[in-house]
Amino acid sequence: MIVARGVGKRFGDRWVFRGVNLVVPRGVQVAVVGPNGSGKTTLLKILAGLLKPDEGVVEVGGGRHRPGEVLYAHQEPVVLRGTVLDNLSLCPSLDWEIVEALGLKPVIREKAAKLSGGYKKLVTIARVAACRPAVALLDEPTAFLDKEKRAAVRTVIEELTRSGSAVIWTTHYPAEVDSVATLYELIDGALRPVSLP
Ligand SMILES: Nc1ncnc2c1ncn2[C@@H]1O[C@H](COP(=O)(O)OP(=O)(O)OP(=O)(O)O)[C@@H](O)[C@H]1O
Repeated sequence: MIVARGVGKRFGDRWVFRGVNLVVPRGVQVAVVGPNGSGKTTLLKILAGLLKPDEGVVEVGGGRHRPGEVLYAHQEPVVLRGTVLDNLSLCPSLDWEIVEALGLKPVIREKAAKLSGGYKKLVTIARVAACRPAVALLDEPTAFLDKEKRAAVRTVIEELTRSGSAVIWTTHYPAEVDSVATLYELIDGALRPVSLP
């Protein structure tokens, strides 16, 4: 479970958002939409513990972050040195079903730096999803990907949620979000729930 209470962030004297409240128990999926620059990445980084909020608090499992409990996948494809397998070796126990579902098995021995942008993005997601963390934060996980890979990523998000992770992900496309997710919009400095059509 991850909880944000009254979270706000400003850069200089400009608040990006204020008063963000969010409760995401394990086994629940939240999707956040919002225009460019509305603060989606900033919010995920605060939830991940990578940025400090200027007001409010984030709690994980009722306390502070424990290492590996909350994992964050960057919006930009980011790979580490070595092979795809090397990139995944930080997981205490690697879930091969997730690696396979993301289509990474055929390239597992290849140098990650030499992959296409889309495959690098899949590695970025796999580094989080294949570890099956208590809380998975995925920043625009369907960006950079073709239709088939976007569907694979959504299947993985559903599988992670079903198996008990709390999953929060961002997208620019509400149509991508299916009915099992709770949808929020981050806009004009506030996070608001949105009803799915
Ligand atoms: N390190 C920083 N210093 C100053 N301003 C920043 C910093 N990081 C983000 N911002 C500003 O905060 C606002 C929110 O940025 P953020 O990247 O969180 O938005 P976003 O909703 O993820 O955007 P996009 O959909 O384009 O990815 C923007 O106005 C951005 O310029």
